[in-house]
Amino acid sequence: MSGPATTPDADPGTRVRDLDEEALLAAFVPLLPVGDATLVPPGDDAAVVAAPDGRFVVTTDVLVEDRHFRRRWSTGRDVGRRAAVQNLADVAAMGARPTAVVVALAVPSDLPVAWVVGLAQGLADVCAPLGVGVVGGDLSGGDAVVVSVAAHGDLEGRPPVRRSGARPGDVVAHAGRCGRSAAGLALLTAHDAGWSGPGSAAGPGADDELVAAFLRPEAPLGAGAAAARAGATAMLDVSDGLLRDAGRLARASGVLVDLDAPAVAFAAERARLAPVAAALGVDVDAWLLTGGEDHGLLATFPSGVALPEPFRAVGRVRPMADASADASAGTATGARVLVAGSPPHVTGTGWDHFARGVPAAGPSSGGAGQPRR
Ligand SMILES: Nc1ncnc2c1ncn2[C@@H]1O[C@H](COP(=O)(O)OP(=O)(O)O)[C@@H](O)[C@H]1O
Ligand SMILES: Cc1ncc(C[n+]2csc(CCOP(=O)(O)OP(=O)(O)O)c2C)c(N)n1
Ligand SMILES: [Mg+2]
Repeated sequence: MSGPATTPDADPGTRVRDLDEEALLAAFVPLLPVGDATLVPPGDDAAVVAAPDGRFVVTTDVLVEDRHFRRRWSTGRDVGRRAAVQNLADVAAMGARPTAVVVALAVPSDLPVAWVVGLAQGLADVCAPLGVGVVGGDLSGGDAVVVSVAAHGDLEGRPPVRRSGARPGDVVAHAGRCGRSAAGLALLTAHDAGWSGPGSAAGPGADDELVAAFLRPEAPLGAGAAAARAGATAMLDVSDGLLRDAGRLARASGVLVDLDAPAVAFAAERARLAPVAAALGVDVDAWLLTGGEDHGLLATFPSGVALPEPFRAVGRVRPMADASADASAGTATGARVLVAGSPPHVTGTGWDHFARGVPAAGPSSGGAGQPRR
């Protein structure tokens, strides 16, 4: 690295405003993984990435400070990991192999340079092992940290797996975590509000594991392509909660999704979360059914197909004709999704950035993290 009188490595107090743009880029761009498909890496006006299939999958998601993360909870590295996972999960959900991401960043001038360097490390933590390149981005000043990622993927000759292909009789399967991120968020929110709860209820350090699941979600990013190879008929990643996202799949496919009861579909996860939910006074099934941001994959497969690891059957696709009058009269997402054959009985329907009046998470609340506005 050349240029700055104070290098970020030498002085952890260095702020973004202490560097010029070139020096800031020089502090973190060398940490970014090149990626297997990268033909022209960062440094030019745009990168060039191979698209062996001749088509490419592209998606973007933005993370906004105090909406998706708080700096008092998350390090830069946590946010980098989360930004990568959230975007690569969308690529995986199309049945594609992720190839490259670009990252646009708005940062306040008093942000420590070390936070930005951490962000690059977090992106690298997730992307490098998958051969995914971080091939470029953009920098701007801003009043809050905003991290906008666009991710690309290769379909390797397969058709994309869309939300619309589920057919009655298909098995509904899930891969990855469920409810943990919501539990971690509820714990952080409760601790912020002065709650000093029984980490004891679930064993020492147990809370840490759940908080980590919120701060650094781990998604089954290779399972999307595996599902496609196995013949998945529809798929999406669960970012806004199982009910809400299953509802999107069901609506796109013109079917009903009938999920097994959480105690059956997510028995181990539920047993893990139940004591923590009880300590916080929340409904554990609300975490499982409406908690978002675990970025598991929800897919449908023709019955009889051997489910690829780590998918587990969690329900059945049924024809719309099976909808009871009760279900048809349900909410936007609820109408399409049953739990053990009946309309779900949990508070909240999953995350919506613009919804109002949904209960807040934490002690004595049934919701899964939706703020009251
Ligand atoms: N600002 C936007 N402009 C165009 N399309 C958008 C915009 N925001 C979201 N979409 C599209 O709407 C669909 C649903 O978005 P979203 O709920 O964010 O999906 P996901 O949960 O997979 O990130 C996606 O196909 C997305 O590309
Ligand atoms: C400070 C904070 N409050 C609340 C949440 C919970 N939360 C924020 S966005 C979201 C849903 C997923 O994000 P979204 O932007 O909808 O992602 P997408 O569905 O587009 O992938 C959840 C559960 C959080 N992550 N951080
Ligand atoms: Mg999105």
